[in-house]
Formats: sequence, structure tokens, C-alpha cells
Amino acid sequence: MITMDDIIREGNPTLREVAKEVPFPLSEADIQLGKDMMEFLENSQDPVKAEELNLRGGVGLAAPQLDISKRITAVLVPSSDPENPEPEFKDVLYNPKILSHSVQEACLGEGEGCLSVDREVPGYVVRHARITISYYDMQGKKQKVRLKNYAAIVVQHEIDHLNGVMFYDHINEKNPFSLKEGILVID
Ligand SMILES: OCN(O)CCCc1ccccc1
Ligand code: NI
Repeated sequence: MITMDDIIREGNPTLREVAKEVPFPLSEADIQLGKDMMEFLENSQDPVKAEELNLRGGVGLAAPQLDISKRITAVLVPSSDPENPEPEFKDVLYNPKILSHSVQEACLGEGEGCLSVDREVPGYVVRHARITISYYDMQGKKQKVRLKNYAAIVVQHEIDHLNGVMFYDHINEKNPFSLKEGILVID
């Protein structure tokens, strides 16, 4: 079972590598890794288990954060609608690609954090507001999905990890809270 001890922190060079594509058909090991990564996210979002296992809440996890330089990420974005318990987006993505994106940009009003970053880094992380991605799922099936709002932000954060990019690389150093016209602030 993955715990915080398995997550490498900034300074580890693996976080700055471009991760390698995963070969198909998926190996048993890569399938199990995907399962373990999703289990971590589920545990991290369960108040009892997170407390028990001392986990930071996570909505995504990328294999490089486990010192595994492979293009695999698990994403679990919980529902933002109290009427509907269905997660906004939940899947394990193998070899994800951003096929297209909106001209409009967006950022989270509270900025971003990262399980591999043990410090606050204030500032807006400006990303594409909407993206269309392709990826292979755990069954080896090719998926094509359009994402917007929080799910789009999280998936871009995760794909960044596969390319050795950290969220604070996007923050304007001179004025971390500067915003151009038309940027959607997501709260
Ligand atoms: O890479 C996953 N991770 O470090 C957990 C935090 C994920 C995340 C947090 C804020 C905005 C987008 C994504
Ligand atoms: Ni991260």
C-alpha cells in the first residue's frame, strides 16, 4: 500500500525528468501500480484512513512522485455537487496526451499545492481552462475525454509531473497574483 513515505520530495532529480511512455500490452506490474496509486488517492480522501495512515489529501498522483519515471497518473477529483456523489473525474491514465485546449486560461483561486512539495508556494498557477486528452486506461482501452474546471486543472498538474514540471514553475515570480484579462478563477 502506498503511503507518504513512498512519495519523493522536491530536490529528487526524478521529479525533473521526462517520464517514459508505458509499453502495451500493460504489464501486470504497471496494472498493479495503477491500482495502488488509485487506492492511495481513495485512502487520502477518506477522513478515517487518512488520519490512520497520516496521508495528505490528494486528488492526483503521478508515478514520478513514487520515483518511477513512467507516464502513469491516477486522478480522483471528488464531486463538487452535494446532490451527486459521483466523482468529477476518476481514472488511471497511461500515456496521457493533451490533444487540444481552449484559448481561455484558468487557475484555482487558492493556488496549488503538491504532495512532493512540503511548503506553501503562494500564487496563481495559470493553466488551460478546458482540455481534450487521450490516454489508455487500465484495460488498455484508448479513451478521449474533454475536461473543464477543477478536473482540467488537476490533470494538467499531473501531466506536468510526467514532463518534469512543478506547479510553481508557472507562478509569475514578480507578481505571483497577477492575472491577465479573461483568466477564469476557479473557487
Ligand atoms: O501531483 C499530485 N499532487 O501533488 C497532489 C495535488 C494535486 C493538485 C493540487 C492542486 C491543484 C491541482 C492538483
Ligand atoms: Ni503534484
